[in-house]
Parts: sequence; C-alpha cells; structure tokens
Amino acid sequence: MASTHTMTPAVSIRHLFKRYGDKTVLHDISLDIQPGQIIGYIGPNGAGKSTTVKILTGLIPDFEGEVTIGGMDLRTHAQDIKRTIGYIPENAEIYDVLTPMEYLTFTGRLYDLSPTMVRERAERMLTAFGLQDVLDQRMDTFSKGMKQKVLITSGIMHNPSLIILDEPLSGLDANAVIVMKEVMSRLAREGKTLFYCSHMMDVVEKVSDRIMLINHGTVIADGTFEELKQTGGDTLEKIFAHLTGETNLEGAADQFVTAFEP
Ligand SMILES: Nc1ncnc2c1ncn2[C@@H]1O[C@H](COP(=O)(O)OP(=O)(O)OP(=O)(O)O)[C@@H](O)[C@H]1O
Repeated sequence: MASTHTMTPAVSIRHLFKRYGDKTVLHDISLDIQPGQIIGYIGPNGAGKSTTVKILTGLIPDFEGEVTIGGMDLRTHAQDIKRTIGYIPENAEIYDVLTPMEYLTFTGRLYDLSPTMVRERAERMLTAFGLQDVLDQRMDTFSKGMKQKVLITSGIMHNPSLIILDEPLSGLDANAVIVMKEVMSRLAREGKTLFYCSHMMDVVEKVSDRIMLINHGTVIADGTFEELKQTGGDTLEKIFAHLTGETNLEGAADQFVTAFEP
C-alpha cells in the first residue's frame, strides 16, 4: 500500500478562519484527511462544527484560508467538488408531498443519475433500512427516522468519494444505527472518506479512525481514540467533558432542576 504521505489528501484545510463581524467562529483550523479515513469531528454546542461543514459543502463561500478537496481548490472548483461530495444533514427540509422514489429521482437528477439507476440503487438502499414497502408512499405520513433514512440514501446514492455527515443518525432507531455504523465502516474500507460530526460520543468513539475535538472554533485535541485516552478518561464522553473544561455537569443539572424552586 502506498504511504499516506504520498497520497493527495481527501481534504486539506490550511489556516481556516471564519468571522461574522467581530466574532471569530473558526480560528486557524488546519487539517489533512487521508482517503479512507473516518474523521469524528466533535465539540460542544456552538463550537463551529456546522460552520466547518457548511464551508466544506460550499454553503458558506466567504472564509479565510485554503481548502482543497481531492486536490481541487474549493474557491475555484466548487462545482466540480460538489459532484464528488455527499452531504447528509440533520433534519433537512424534505418535500414530503413526494414519495421517496420521487424525491430521490429529483435529487439524483442533480447528479445526472437516470431514473432507472436511481430506482435500482434506492430500492436496495431503502430495503436495507426496512423501507421497501413505502417506496411509493407520500412522505407526509413518515416518522422523523423514516425521513432521515431517505435523506441518508439521497446523500450517498451518487457514490461520492467524500461523505460529510452532520448528525446523520438523528431519529434513527437502534437497528438502523447498527446498519449505519456498519455502512460507514464499509464505505471507508472501500476508500471513501467520511467527515462525521456528531454528539453521539459512543458511536464516534467506535467508528472513527481519528477524532478531532474543537472548542470555540479551535482544535483542542486530534488523534485516535487510543491517543485521546492518554489525556485522561476511558470513554470519549469523559474525555470530551475533561478537555472542554466541564468539570461540574452534575452541578449544571442541579441548577436546571432547582429552577422550579421558589
Ligand atoms: N450566521 C451567523 N451569524 C453569526 N454567528 C453565527 C452564524 N452562524 C453561526 N454563528 C455562530 O458560530 C458559532 C458556531 O456555530 P456552529 O453552528 O458552527 O456550531 P456547532 O458546533 O455546529 O454547534 P451545535 O453542536 O449546536 O450544532 C456559534 O457561536 C454561532 O452562534
């Protein structure tokens, strides 16, 4: 196998800053992600995860620093890059007057997938999630998790080389989470790169080859789970609390609950 040093990184970020007026929400982020890696990108609420994702997916075009994806500069090749990316958002607006097949035919068209190709792939992917009987039913009767399964399929159906997942397991039942964990590992083994943002520490701990923890827009830890363990803590949940300086979570719960008291 070629040394990872000679490969073009799947994602390369150099000195990324994002400011809103006087507020800096991403502060000098630099990282290289190699093809076939699953990166767990974690951090407290407001840390800057979604902002990073929106930059990578081209939704926020004004940023400082350099970002290349598959060797292409995001500023000059945004359209080419979009074809190589799959994006699975949490709770995207889904046109729920459509059926899954209609919706996927519509999103597939954006990637030049023929209706026949969409039907073939979607049938197989949605069957894996147990939705084979509702492929042609309107989604306004679907539960949150059923819609999320359609969104996941929509993000992966065009066979992208980089898959960006922003809390993708939201609303999925325990069986579907098991399927998705296995899907993520298998896709990475096939050489796809996964950029996985989540608050589900137990899943991140298990599936990620490398974990990056950001806080206030800055990377505060970067390594494998085994490496992160050396900072203290035997679970990612504990490591997260320790490194983000949250030492009194019980006190926070106490303060919340006692708000009912006069
Ligand atoms: N359009 C905006 N204008 C000003 N500030 C913004 C804007 N969008 C995001 N922010 C700020 O940027 C910071 C990072 O937000 P971001 O959504 O990236 O966090 P996150 O890590 O994804 O959080 P969460 O875990 O809650 O989803 C927050 O302080 C947020 O208030």
